[in-house]
Amino acid sequence: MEHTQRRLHQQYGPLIRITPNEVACASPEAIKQIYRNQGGLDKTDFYTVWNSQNYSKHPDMFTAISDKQHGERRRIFNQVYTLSNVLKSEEYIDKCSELFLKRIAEYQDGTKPLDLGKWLQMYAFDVIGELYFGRMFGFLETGADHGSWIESLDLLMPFLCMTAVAPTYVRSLILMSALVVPGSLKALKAIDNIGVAARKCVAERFDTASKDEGQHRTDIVEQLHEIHLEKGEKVDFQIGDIQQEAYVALFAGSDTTAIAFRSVFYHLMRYPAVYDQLLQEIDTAADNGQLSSPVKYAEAVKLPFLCACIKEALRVHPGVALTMARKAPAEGIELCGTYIPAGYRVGMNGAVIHFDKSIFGPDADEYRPSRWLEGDTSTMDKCMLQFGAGTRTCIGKNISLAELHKLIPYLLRNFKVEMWEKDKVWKTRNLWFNKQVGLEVRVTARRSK
Ligand code: HEM
Repeated sequence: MEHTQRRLHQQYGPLIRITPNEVACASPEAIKQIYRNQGGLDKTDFYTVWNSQNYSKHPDMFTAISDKQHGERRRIFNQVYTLSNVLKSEEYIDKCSELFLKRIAEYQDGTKPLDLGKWLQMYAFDVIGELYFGRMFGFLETGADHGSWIESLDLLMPFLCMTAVAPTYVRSLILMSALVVPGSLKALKAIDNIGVAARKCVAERFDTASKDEGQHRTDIVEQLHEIHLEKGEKVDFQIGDIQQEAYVALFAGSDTTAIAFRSVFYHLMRYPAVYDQLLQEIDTAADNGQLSSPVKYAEAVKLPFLCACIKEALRVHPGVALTMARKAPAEGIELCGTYIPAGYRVGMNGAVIHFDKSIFGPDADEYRPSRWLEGDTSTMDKCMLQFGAGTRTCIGKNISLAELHKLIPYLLRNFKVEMWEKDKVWKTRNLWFNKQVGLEVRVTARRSK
């Protein structure tokens, strides 16, 4: 999809009509018009299909349509997702990282490939477990798909994405068809599986908290619970709202982060000179006593080439790779000199904007991390949509950024990672989340831990 959209923009210019009532825009200047920092445009009903769980009478942050309502709700718990707050739980991310390394060490005799893509998703899930519920779910411990959650996400994404991009009037037909089409029925069951899991995880968390008399960790569910106790009545933040946050985390917190990890490792393996340069930076820092084991976030962000490799991987392969649609406001909106009347949908796709040569340079199609180290990069930064933009920027980005910056140098310091089949190209499937398959690797120990 993203390849087609890039080609169409090349052929027809920065504005293309992708459905009878939706216009995709590829002009970087339009980012601040569509994704405003204040008074944002409302989302479209593309989003409503992604949460049908009825946890709360309020929508979750991702599916909330009205920007005003979204702002009011997000203010209630935004603080929980700040970087400084996420980093208060850094030691628990480390616990997951240590277990992750221990588990992949089991593959270092080189007799069988390690499905790094799958293990990274299991890692991302267990980090969500630690951060939200004070314990890993057990993906890394068992090396298996706990509760079939990964399988469930893989089943539900095609169904929900197809429903979300379908015209509004066709949706009920798609939903009804699920009763007779076996694949769709499986998808509905998969949605239910994640929905039930979120309720269960929160209930179990409360159960543990009631037994351990205040000795429990202040994980995210605990913090949300405190918000409920302190001002739940005043702002109407109830247990259902906590379950809803847990649901979004299970839904949005593992696939996206794993996609980002896969992109970093895939590109490093395909560009050995970049891999070597990064390794040199990591080893020098470690040899100079500037890297702990596991690596601290504050240490990782002082490694410029590491940060550049991560950013470049998110540029060439953003996790969300469809147009993030918004409603044109009542007064209409002028984009690229064309007036778009109210009622139309307008949006941009990170996987299009990130390849704009006027912003990222003539070699924008290439993976080249050092572009982020050459002079003033503020214009490029403003055109990065990997976490969305404006009032609806990703609430979980600090969780993912902490995972990425911490795990990558820790892993590379300890293991050499190579493609199992040299030059094998990954396969990607763009269903809103642009997930990759085929990241089988050989790992070899670099040093004893
Ligand atoms: C590398 C990892 C991630 C990527 C690439 C990513 C990407 C995005 C993008 C592009 C958006 C904007 C969507 C739009 O405007 O239509 C978004 C929003 C959102 N993401 Fe993420 N995300 C990541 C991780 C997470 C995590 C870990 C969580 C939760 C634990 C999360 C929860 C959300 C929520 C709730 C929203 C809606 C925010 C709002 O409108 O206030 N994401 N994400």
